[in-house]
Amino acid sequence: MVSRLNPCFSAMAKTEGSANKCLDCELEDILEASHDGQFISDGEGNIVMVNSAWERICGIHRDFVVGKNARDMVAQKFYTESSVIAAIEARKKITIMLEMTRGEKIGQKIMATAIPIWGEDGEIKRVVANIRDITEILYLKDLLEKTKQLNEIYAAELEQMRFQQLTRNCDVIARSPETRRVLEMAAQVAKVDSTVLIIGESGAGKEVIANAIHRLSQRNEGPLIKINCGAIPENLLESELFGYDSGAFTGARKQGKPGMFELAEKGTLFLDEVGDITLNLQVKLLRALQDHSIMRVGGLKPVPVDARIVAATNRNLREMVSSGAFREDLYYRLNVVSIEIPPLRERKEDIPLLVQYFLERINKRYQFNKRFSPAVVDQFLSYSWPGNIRELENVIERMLVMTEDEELHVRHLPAYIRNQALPLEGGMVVPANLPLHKAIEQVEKQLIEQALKKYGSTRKAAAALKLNQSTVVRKIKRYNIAVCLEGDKMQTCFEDPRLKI
Ligand SMILES: Nc1ncnc2c1ncn2[C@@H]1O[C@H](COP(=O)(O)OP(=O)(O)OP(=O)(O)O)[C@@H](O)[C@H]1O
Repeated sequence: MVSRLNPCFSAMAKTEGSANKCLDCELEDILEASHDGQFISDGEGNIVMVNSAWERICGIHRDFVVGKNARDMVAQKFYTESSVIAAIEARKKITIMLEMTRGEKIGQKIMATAIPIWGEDGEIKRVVANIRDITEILYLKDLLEKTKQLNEIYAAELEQMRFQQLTRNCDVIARSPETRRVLEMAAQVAKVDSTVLIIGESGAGKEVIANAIHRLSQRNEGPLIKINCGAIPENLLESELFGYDSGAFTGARKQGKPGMFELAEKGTLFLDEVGDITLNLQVKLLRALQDHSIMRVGGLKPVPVDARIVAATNRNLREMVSSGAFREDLYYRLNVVSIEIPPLRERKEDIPLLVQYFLERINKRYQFNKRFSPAVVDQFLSYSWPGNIRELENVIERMLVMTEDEELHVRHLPAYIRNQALPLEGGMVVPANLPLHKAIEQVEKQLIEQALKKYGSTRKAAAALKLNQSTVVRKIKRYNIAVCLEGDKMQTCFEDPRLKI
């Protein structure tokens, strides 16, 4: 071990007292034993000592470096950078990454930390650098990164498979993140018995989600009973929901009749259009939800019921609560978990898959083999579907049934979809099937009309549109925008012959 010690470093020890000598020898041994490379220079960067680990990591023998200046090593392109020189220049501890660019360890990546040691005069006396081979760490980091990426791919595939399983079990098309979120929530809430309120526009798929909740729940062996509360008159709805006992009213069956709550025993009761229930019946519904028991019409004792309640509405129940049309306590009872289904126009990513789904279903039903041209799907994508998925389904069925051709084109679409206007921001619209240059002209015309209306003069309108006034005047003529003065406010008035610009 001693024979490998740096003679210069040992020489340092000889200049001090003998006690110090022992200490220095020990220090040399300690540095030599270090697994990290150690490198010591004076305040100028002249190399005083390196240990065996340094030799191993850099692939350079100590006899070659000791006595050289760290700057020379960089100048002679042994490595890309010197931490020692960086620390001397910055006058502080520096950590850098460098690469061996010469010798047997060429390409080796090294992390080096150099720490200045200060003398009493405030100058740097020594610099101690610690180096570590990080090629392996970088390799492992790279491997970890790749493993992470692979994990993400597997997780996404797993999620996809789980989702496919979910959608297959529930007959739900869910491609958009919005619908996926809805289905995820349905799957989550299906695990427990909480009351669920599904909110969404008509035809958006509330019943489909209620079905999914039932199918994915523990109660799926039990019945799923559906009742449209908006479609049944109040006096009938009560007996439909709660049943009646014998002799409850004239025309009632002798033996009485169980209501939907009882029929849904051990299953799910889906109360569609729950916002249409009258205040009087809301009280009875609330009691049934709170007590888990119902009172049949004409009945004398409560009947315990075990049904999971899923309610749905396309009305704004919160507003109805504010206006007194819906009981607040019932609202909170129903709204333990709410699932909001966005309208189809806000999740258009679902449209192509829904089109495919309905196409296959209807083709199968009628033994057709029809298909849509891609332009038809584009039109479906740009339409706003106020009737949501139900409207889409109906349009597809009508087109398939009413057309003889195997391939359906834009001309087979209903006129209101074919000639739809594309709504733009600021209340502007352009017909969807215009060539682009014509659509641009229409937008320009509408912008000029809006500016004229707003600012009341061609000068101010031109300033707002960042155009010359003469350009605005030219475009007014080109687009035949009629402008007149009403009071002192300029108006665009299309029929008015008094054209003032
Ligand atoms: N995600 C979906 N995947 C496949 N079909 C769907 C989906 N959502 C809705 N549908 C279909 O759209 C039609 C309307 O759906 P649903 O009856 O569930 O709407 P709703 O919101 O309950 O309507 P309403 O408010 O009028 O009762 C149904 O034929 C249903 O099968």
